[in-house]
Amino acid sequence: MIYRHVAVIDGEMVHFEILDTAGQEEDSLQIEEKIKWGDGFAVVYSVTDRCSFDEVMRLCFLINHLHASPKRSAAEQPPVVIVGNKKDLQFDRMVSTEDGENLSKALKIPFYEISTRDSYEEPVAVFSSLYQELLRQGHFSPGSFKRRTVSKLMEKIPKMQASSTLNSAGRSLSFNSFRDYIPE
Ligand SMILES: Nc1nc2c(ncn2[C@@H]2O[C@H](COP(=O)(O)OP(=O)(O)OP(=O)(O)O)[C@@H](O)[C@H]2O)c(=O)[nH]1
Repeated sequence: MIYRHVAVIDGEMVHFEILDTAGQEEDSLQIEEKIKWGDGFAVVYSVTDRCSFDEVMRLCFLINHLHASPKRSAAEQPPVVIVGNKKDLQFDRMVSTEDGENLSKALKIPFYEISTRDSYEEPVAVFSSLYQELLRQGHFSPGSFKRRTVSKLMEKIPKMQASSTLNSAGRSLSFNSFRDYIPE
């Protein structure tokens, strides 16, 4: 599923296309195609699910491997963040904050613990940090969009018909069809 989200970051309108992968249900070819498509990555596990945490390292290596190229230095690898979700479920926790922090240190990847149920700001901070890192690497300039046509991958992804709006703290997230928007 692809979500389109427009956010204002540092006074700039930023158009996100967020591809939500299905995690363990996907075969490796599918996930590799999707990883090649992305500019930045939030590798999300649930703090209540040890198996999802155990997948994080493999996915981070896969991202690095698929985006490695002679032209790209290590510092120019696509930005990745590790995100432990569902921190509100303290009694069901199977992955400690320390586990997340240790993995983050080992892989040198920023780490966030969030609750998408309890907080609007925490997920926003995750995507803002990915965007800031892309800006820092010089892939985008504020207010501009990378030129990209709809790839073959996109044709395989079911068109999202539904439109919905989530309101939180007076702000709104819009989820629209991806195909009505091709960034310039
Ligand atoms: N308590 C709590 N529940 C959450 C949170 N985030 C998601 N959920 C719930 O967890 C369930 C799974 O959420 P999804 O968004 O489908 O998770 P997913 O990782 O996309 O799932 P897969 O695509 O199956 O891998 C839903 O019932 C959500 O309501 C959270 O931060 N706290």
